[in-house]
This record gives sequence, C-alpha cells and structure tokens, in this order.
Amino acid sequence: MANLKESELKELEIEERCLRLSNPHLLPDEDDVLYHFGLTKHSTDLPVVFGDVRFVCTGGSVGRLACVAQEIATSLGITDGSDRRNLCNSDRYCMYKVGPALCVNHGMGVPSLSIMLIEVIKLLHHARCKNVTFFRIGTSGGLGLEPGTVVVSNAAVNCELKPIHVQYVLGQRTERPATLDQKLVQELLEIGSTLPFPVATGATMCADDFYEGQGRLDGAFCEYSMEDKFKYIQTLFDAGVRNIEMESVCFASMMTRADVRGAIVCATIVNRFDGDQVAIDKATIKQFETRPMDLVIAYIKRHWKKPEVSAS
Ligand SMILES: O=P(O)(O)O[C@@H]1C[C@H](O)[C@@H](CO)O1
Ligand SMILES: O=c1cc[nH]c(=O)[nH]1
Repeated sequence: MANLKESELKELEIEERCLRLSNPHLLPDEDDVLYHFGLTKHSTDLPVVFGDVRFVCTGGSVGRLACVAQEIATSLGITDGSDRRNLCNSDRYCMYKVGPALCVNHGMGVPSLSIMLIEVIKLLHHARCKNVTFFRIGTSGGLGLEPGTVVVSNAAVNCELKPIHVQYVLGQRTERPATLDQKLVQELLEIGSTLPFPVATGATMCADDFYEGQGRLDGAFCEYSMEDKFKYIQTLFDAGVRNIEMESVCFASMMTRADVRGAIVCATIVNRFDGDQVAIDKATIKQFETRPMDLVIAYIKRHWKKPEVSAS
C-alpha cells in the first residue's frame, strides 16, 4: 500500500466505498419501505439480490429502460431472462437487474427523478454495493447540434446557469452542488469517438418544464416574443450550454451527496435554433435514443468482467 500513488489510493478508496447516506433517522436494524418500488429492506435479502450492482442506468421512459436491460443482456451474454423480469412491485417505475446493471426509469422531471434516485441509493446502500456508477441515458433539446448528436455533459446547470440544484427544505431555499466526474466524462468521450454517430460535450441545462421553462414558443401559454426566445437560447449557447433537459442538476447533486460517480449522456432530438417541436418520426427518435445506450453499454462492457462460473 505504501508505494501506491495518491490517485491509485483514491481509486482504491472509491472501489471500496459504499453509497453514502447521511440521515441519522435511518436506523440500521429497522425495516425501510421503498414505497415507490414496492420493496422493503427486510422482505428481500438485498445484499443477495442486489449486492453485485456496479452500474445504474436510468432515463425517463419505461420502454427505453426495458430496451437498455435487453441490450445489456445481449452485450454481456446474460441469458437468464433477468432482462425481462421487472422487479418493481409498483406501477410508478420499472426495474431490471441484469448482471451488474440495475436499469430503472425515472419518469419526467426532477420530482420524479429524485424519488427514484433516493430509493435506489437506499436500496443499494442496504445491499452493501461498492464502486457504483450511475448513468442518465436521456433525450434532450440540442443547441446548435445536428439532431441525433449525443451530448456527454461536462456540467449541469440550472436555469440561472449555476451548477447547483435548488431544493426547498422545511421552507428554506437550499443549494446543492451539481458536479460531474470529469474523468468519467473523458472516458465516455473517448469511447464515443469510436462510435458511428456524432458525440459532443458541453453544459446541460436542467429546466423545470418542457415549454416556457425551455423558452419554447409552442406551449399553451407564452408571454415572450420569438426574438426573446432566440436571445435566451443564444445566451445559453454562449455560456457553453449544448443541450436542455429536465433532470441533470438533481441527478448530479444526488451523485455528489451519495459520493458516487455519475454521468449524463443524452441524445438531442431537436436543434432549438431550428425550432421547438420534436417533428422527427417515432422510428428516428427511437434510433437516436439507442445512441446513448450504445455509448454507456460500451463503457460497462469495458469495466465488467463476467464472474467465473464455479466448477461445482
Ligand atoms: O430521459 P428523458 O428522455 O425523459 O429526458 C427528457 C427530459 C424529460 O424527462 C423528457 C421531456 O420530453 O425528456
Ligand atoms: O427539447 C427537449 C427534448 C427532450 N427533452 C427535453 O427536456 N427537451
């Protein structure tokens, strides 16, 4: 140990680190109801069922995460049917555990994402998982990018362009730092450069809604002009924002609080300088959605060794 470099020690430390909870009211011997998954700590042997999870893949829709589970099973040669077994006993989310990967959708927007993330973080903490990396595999609106470009976020900012997630707790405005693991960003970009579609990096802005919060002109209500809209998205672009979605700052802030690595990898499905409506057909959207999956699954493949099957 003595001759290990600082960075190697840090790496080793991450390898051994569980997900960090910081809540004195969660008592180790008490049960814990993960209500939105329909699971409880004591009803399942969590370390047995989830203890080998190393990667969490999430994204908005159920269909996409079911597809991610199947793609991971194919890619890692897992044929036990786990990619089609939804472990979630509620209709709020879907959850597939495929080898080292847990695939859970998060719905749309920060409130839905935060419920899912908190319950997954508790689940994996109870399961005593180590060295877990989270990936948000999403869609987004691009700024100045050809639709279908995949953005690996190097920063997550709120609508005021600050790298923080604002949360109101007991009526108090609280700011949580939203930072992303830059080493992970670089490795994802390196993998992305080998794939047959455009990959970019930049800041991702997290909006609280899809329409006015993203400067769209096609919502039910709009009190600003087209000129105002273009001025706003130009300001975002000049500040380094390359795509807009609805989960990034909360996702990044939760990774920071749980002391785990996380990355945000989103396909752009519209270039907001060209318009607001997502006018591409369903098949093209589906094709674009598989691109971030391909990138993240290539990373997982690189970082996972299939356990030796015991001779007995
Ligand atoms: O992961 P998804 O595709 O759900 O991410 C974006 C942000 C919102 O959740 C949703 C809005 O269309 O798409
Ligand atoms: O423009 C878009 C596209 C997908 N998701 C968003 O939040 N915005």
